[in-house]
Amino acid sequence: MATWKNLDTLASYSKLAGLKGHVNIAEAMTGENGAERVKKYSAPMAAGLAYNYAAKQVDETVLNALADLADEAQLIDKFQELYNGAVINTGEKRMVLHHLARTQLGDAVVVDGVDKREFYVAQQKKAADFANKVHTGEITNENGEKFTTVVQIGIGGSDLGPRALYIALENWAKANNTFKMEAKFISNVDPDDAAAVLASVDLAHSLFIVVSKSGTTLETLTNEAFVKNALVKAGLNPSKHMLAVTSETSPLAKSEDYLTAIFMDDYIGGRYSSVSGVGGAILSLAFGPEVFAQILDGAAAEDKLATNKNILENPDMLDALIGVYERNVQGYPATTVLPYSQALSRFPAHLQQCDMESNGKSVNRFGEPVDYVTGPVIFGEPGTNGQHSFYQLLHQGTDIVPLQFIGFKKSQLGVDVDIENSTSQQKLCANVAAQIVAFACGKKDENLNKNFKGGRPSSIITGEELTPASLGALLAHFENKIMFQGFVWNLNSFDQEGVQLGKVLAKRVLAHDTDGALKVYSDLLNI
Ligand SMILES: O=P(O)(O)OC[C@H]1O[C@H](O)[C@H](O)[C@@H](O)[C@@H]1O
Repeated sequence: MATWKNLDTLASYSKLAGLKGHVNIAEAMTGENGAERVKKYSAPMAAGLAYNYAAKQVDETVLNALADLADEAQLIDKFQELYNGAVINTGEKRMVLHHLARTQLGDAVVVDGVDKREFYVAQQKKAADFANKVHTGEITNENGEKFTTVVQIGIGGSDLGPRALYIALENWAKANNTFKMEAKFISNVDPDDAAAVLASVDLAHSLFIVVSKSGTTLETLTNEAFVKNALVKAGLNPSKHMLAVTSETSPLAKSEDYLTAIFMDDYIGGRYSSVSGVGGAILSLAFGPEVFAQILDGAAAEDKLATNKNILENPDMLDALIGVYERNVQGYPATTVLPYSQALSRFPAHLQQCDMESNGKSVNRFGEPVDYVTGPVIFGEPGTNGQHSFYQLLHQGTDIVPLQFIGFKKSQLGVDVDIENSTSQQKLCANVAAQIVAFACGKKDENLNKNFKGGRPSSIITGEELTPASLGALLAHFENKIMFQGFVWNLNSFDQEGVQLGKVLAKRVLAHDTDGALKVYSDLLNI
């Protein structure tokens, strides 16, 4: 059994803390040394991806210190315990089993006589069979016509991951003839969200997936009622247009009002649930079950790499440890994710939840306060758009923000134009290469307003093309990175008590049970 200790009690952390400012990245990345680093500091990932950390503030000394930290914090032992069914989620006394939904790792985890891996696989098969029947026309609307659109109703983990993955593969599926149905998403309780989506679809040919693990989320239940109301008004029977993805114990599971119900359970956290029916139903309907299976295969292959004790051969753990060095030793407050891929436009939003809901904590897994900083602020936008927005602060602001670039050699649609001797794809890739060097090396200018100090660390994940398998690997990489960081910080990364208070107060506002500032704000907003 691994022992769980606070980061600041580890001898390897004291050693690491002594390495503040150890590498001058501007110097390290200049000239031939820089070229050597780019070749050397690269770790293969699954599905043809690679994690390149040449422009991070590391050298052999820092990497050795990180390796010692990985050993002392028993990161791999903890990962093994996690996927073998230990109660890692101490806050809610639950296991954490999202890896079992996609991988061959680990022993059988049996709960109440049910093998959890078999349960997840069976639910994936249920989603796949349902999707196939919709595609072949075995399941149709009341008039025997095929459904053409699928709309997911969910929020948080029941929205962000699936939405990011759908957007990531929409063009790929079109270019590879696997596009089956258009998908849309309703998440916000703002009535304009549901109304606008409903106005954009042909209701009679639309399927709606109500996705809520708990089956109690206010926004999702409200939007479900909103949609039902619209279906009834259009003379349609909601139960012929809706299915549910939920846990077996949730109120939704008991309803007869759905075409089918696909189940998940409490051992897969919402923000890690894209690989369950939460992502599986909509992605199988939109692109076909085979595409969803390829996402799972990519994730599984990345998970396998994450079991390697050697940090140089474990890109997920290495990325996590470098992040800890940047956060706790270098003192950087944020991390930005910058995919140079329009298809990944919602990927940073998904990672925001994954990372900040997991590691935005001030007490350790035993409920005791920690004396060191934990999860950074995460934000991001696709490049090159971000360059014309917030890169000013990244280049010349007073905070140093570590950057995580993602870039692919090929576009998904392959439609391109050559202008002034380069294609748009080449322009995109040229920009990411330029940015890495600009951030690292800077540029001296006597006019301080035009001076770039450099010294701003970045990494890049590169690949041939964004495909279902490479997307799965990317997803698993960040999930595993966040998990390893939670282990290092001795946090429980798998509950989210910090989202409760606002929900409770909102209920009081709606019940007109307010006083003080809450009452004045309620009046201000005319509730
Ligand atoms: O799937 P649900 O039970 O509806 O939960 C949806 C979301 O809401 C909660 O407030 C949590 O913050 C998220 O982690 C969760 O993903």
